[in-house]
Amino acid sequence: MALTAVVRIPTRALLRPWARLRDSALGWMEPVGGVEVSTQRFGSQRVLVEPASAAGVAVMTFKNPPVNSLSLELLTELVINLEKLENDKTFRGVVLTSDCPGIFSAGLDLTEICGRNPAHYAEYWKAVQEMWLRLYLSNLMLVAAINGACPAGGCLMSLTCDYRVMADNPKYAIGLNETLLGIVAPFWFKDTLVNTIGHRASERALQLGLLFPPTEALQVGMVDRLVPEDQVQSTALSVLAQWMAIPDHARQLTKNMMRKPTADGLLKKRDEDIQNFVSFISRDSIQKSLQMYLAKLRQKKG
Ligand SMILES: CCCC/C=C/CC(=O)SCCNC(=O)CCNC(=O)[C@H](O)C(C)(C)COP(=O)(O)OP(=O)(O)OC[C@H]1O[C@@H](n2cnc3c(N)ncnc32)[C@H](O)[C@@H]1OP(=O)(O)O
Repeated sequence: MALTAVVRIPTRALLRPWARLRDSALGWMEPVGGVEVSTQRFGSQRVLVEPASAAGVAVMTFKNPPVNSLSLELLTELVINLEKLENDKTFRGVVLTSDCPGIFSAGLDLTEICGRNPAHYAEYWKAVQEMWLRLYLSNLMLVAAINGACPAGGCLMSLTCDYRVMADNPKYAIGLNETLLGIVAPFWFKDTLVNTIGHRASERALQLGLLFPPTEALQVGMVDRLVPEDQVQSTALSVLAQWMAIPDHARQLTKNMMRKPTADGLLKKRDEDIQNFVSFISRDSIQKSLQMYLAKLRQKKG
């Protein structure tokens, strides 16, 4: 694979991110009418992909400052880059990490779900679903190197991975805190958590919107290992090296057997889930809650 090649994305695709997904299936690196995006790395503006020194492993780094919120653009780039890694059979494992100091991801971009119109909410939610489905069902081994705060959608993204290494820094926390924003984690967020930490712990964590500091996250099983901050990525890579010893076909079939029933829950009613999201998020009371939450975040500095 040409890791240093100039990647060209068709201009229309930059204007309409979902066109890029369609284009990706057809071979989106066509040069006609394109613009140059990156000269040094495989990847894109907000998602860098670099091969690790170990063969077959890549590091995918999210770079959407200030907080790696999951904007429509970031979600789109994530899915495209994951698809490229999956199509390139030289890669078997990927470490997911962040370029934003102290933050893995702040979760869904609140500006995408606040003050927009129903068509935008529908488009955005489809992108969130796509991110989850692609990561959750990926044939690749995915290890999250959680090097910072990891609330809500950030936590969901890490829960799609096969293993989570977190920085042992009590300033960081991880969890599905939706109820604190006055919103409800959808059933597939809930299912992903239940599959990781069990029903009782999920019931409590989801109702209270718990954000677990690293030690508690390890105890409850939300993360698999804590290491000093400067060892998060190297530990994730050594975990991948162990997983690489397992024959791919057997591991992949096993992963699919474990996860497909959960993914099918969403696949069977994607459109209904989008409708539910749009009508829920469009309610005045929900929009008010989100606006208040955003205002509080913004006031923190002032
Ligand atoms: C059926 C409905 C289901 C919908 C499901 C939703 C799931 C979600 O993911 S909702 C999003 C939940 N996310 C959060 O609650 C996290 C909120 N953010 C934080 O707690 C903190 O920002 C942080 C711990 C991640 C980082 O703290 P830090 O002190 O370093 O930075 P801040 O000063 O707070 O933020 C900087 C900047 O970024 C803006 N921002 C933060 N989070 C988000 C976000 N999720 N979306 C959009 N923007 C965000 C924040 O307002 C600041 O902006 P300004 O610089 O303009 O003030």
